[in-house]
Amino acid sequence: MASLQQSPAIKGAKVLMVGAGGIGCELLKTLALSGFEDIHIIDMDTIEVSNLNRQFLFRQKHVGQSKAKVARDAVLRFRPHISITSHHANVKDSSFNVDFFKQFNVVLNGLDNLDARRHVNRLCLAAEVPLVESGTTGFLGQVSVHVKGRTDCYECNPKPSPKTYPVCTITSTPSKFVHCIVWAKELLFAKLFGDKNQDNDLNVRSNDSTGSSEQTEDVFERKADESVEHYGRRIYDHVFGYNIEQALSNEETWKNRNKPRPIYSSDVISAELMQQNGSSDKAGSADDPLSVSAMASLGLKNPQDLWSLMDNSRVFFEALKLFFGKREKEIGSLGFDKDDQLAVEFVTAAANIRAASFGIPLHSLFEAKGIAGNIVHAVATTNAIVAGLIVIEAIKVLQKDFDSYRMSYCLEHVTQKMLIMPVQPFEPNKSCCVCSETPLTLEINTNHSKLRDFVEKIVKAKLSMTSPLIMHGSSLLYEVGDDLDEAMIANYSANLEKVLSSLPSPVTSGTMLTVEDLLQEFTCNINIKHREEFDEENEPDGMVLLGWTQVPTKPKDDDDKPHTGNGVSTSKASETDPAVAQADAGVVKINVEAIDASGKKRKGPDSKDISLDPPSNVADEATAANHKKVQQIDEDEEDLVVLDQWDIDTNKKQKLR
Ligand SMILES: Nc1ncnc2c1ncn2[C@@H]1O[C@H](COP(=O)(O)OP(=O)(O)OP(=O)(O)O)[C@@H](O)[C@H]1O
Ligand SMILES: [Zn+2]
Repeated sequence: MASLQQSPAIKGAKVLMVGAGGIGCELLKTLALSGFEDIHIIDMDTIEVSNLNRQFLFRQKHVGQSKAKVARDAVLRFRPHISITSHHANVKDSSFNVDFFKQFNVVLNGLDNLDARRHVNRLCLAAEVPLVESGTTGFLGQVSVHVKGRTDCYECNPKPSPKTYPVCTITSTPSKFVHCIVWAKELLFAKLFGDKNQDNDLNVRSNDSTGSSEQTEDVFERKADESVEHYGRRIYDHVFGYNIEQALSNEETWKNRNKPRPIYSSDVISAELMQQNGSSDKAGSADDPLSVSAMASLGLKNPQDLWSLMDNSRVFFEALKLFFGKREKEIGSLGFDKDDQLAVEFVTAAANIRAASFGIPLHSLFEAKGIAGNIVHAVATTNAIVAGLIVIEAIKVLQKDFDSYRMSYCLEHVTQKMLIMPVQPFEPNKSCCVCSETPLTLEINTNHSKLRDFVEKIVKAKLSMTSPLIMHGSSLLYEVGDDLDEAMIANYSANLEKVLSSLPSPVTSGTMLTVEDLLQEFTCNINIKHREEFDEENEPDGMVLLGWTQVPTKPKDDDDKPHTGNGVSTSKASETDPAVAQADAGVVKINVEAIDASGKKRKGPDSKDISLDPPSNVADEATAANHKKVQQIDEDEEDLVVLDQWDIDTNKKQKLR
């Protein structure tokens, strides 16, 4: 270590660290102890109590303060002579432009989301600064090196997108608790407390009331003089009773499945008990909405307890009452948040009642929260190992030791006695639209889709552009920026609402659009190909971007099996997270058996004979890197240590250029 610390390549290096969370804290400490003397840190967050168990540079007294600044101060206490500059800011801010990036010798990411990772990747490419990328989830971790022209860029290989379930599994045939959670969170919770105009696949009509006009009424509309108790009972009976009866009437569906049982509130909870349900003064104050709790109101203490159907029903009614009583102002704009106690309680209760109906085992609030919030608990040791690997790669980059660059996976496989597996970096993907100039193709109905759909679903959601500019030849169709005058803003807003073929410069089959992000210095050409129809279930965006490095949607073989898709959509309910976790984590699924089968044993960090193909998915994002996301590994895949598909059949060796 002593000799390393003296190395001019290290002493003289100027490094940028992005993210001062779980990996970042370990990384900053390791950089400082390894002899780095000029470090910049960017992090946009402030410290939360939940960070303290693993982000060891932070203490209770720092809660609420900038992570970047506190991390800096903590390390300067034991390395006072070095220079650490903190930036409490979003790395996507325009001040962190290409010129800013150019001052660094290497950039090190300790991020937790795909969007920011892509952004940094593009700036590193534009500034020609090497990037060391990382991610962890639980015991799994990954570090990769990206050097323009020598290795792949961060976006050369597909990233897994959040898992989605077919809508029919969520709305009609759940078979796992996670299906009930997705239903409770994305359909019921969203319908009751979220934006009323959002698409929702819940059946909100009832035809068992009086006249035909009732059939068109939305059951979820609360009548002017209706008490919350009455409203709650109506909703309960509709979603757990009536809708289940409706589903049962379709005999075909249940031929090979266990039939669900309708549950009505009067069967579970008496009118008398309903009256006594909860004591609102114990529920917490409306001044602190996130602390309001139905459990407190009902005297339920242990979040690890398994509630009975009656308890779940009591929590359901009490939570509904508290939302309308203490948090009424938020209704209409609420989204599920794992840190919102009342939301977690409501979703747990609703998911459990639905699970009871379908004969699925019930879960405690603690477990339900983990599933709903995609929580895989962070392992501090994994973060420390990954931070060490980042520094090792950074040093090789600074010493221009190209042949030694390694992409490393941190694995947990006791029987194989493997902890860290290095593989050679991958070559640049010649058809990567980020680091090569290969155009993409977009299949889209140019007579139906509006420019707004293109901007939201492609430019922002897929290409992760922050400040896009869209051109057709020399005609500017859309642009974002602070320096636009009113006429331009009005013009672009009008364009957004036009279908592509009706734009001032019509976009039709054969058109080549140029999409550019000035901040990222990233330009992409997109060939437009008109297509009349799209499959609602498999192509929910109503458009398909070809050539984009995203994991393709797996064929649907079983309603019960989660499969990857192209993201959340109105026709697919996204799994609340299992997949995101992996994505956020930036970790890859590895088939350890496959390594042995090919006779390639790991010899150590210098081993050059491990030659697996690039994982088709260096996961990342969703990322929540350091602590979180539920990872679902099928029981029959116990031997796989993975985070995503890695095509082990194609065992070609990837070489550095
Ligand atoms: N666009 C961004 N700009 C700057 N910092 C970012 C950006 N996106 C993410 N980060 C930072 O990356 C860090 C990732 O750390 P980590 O995964 O440990 O997350 P966390 O928020 O600290 O923990 P958790 O989500 O588990 O509570 C966070 O501190 C976060 O603020
Ligand atoms: Zn690339």
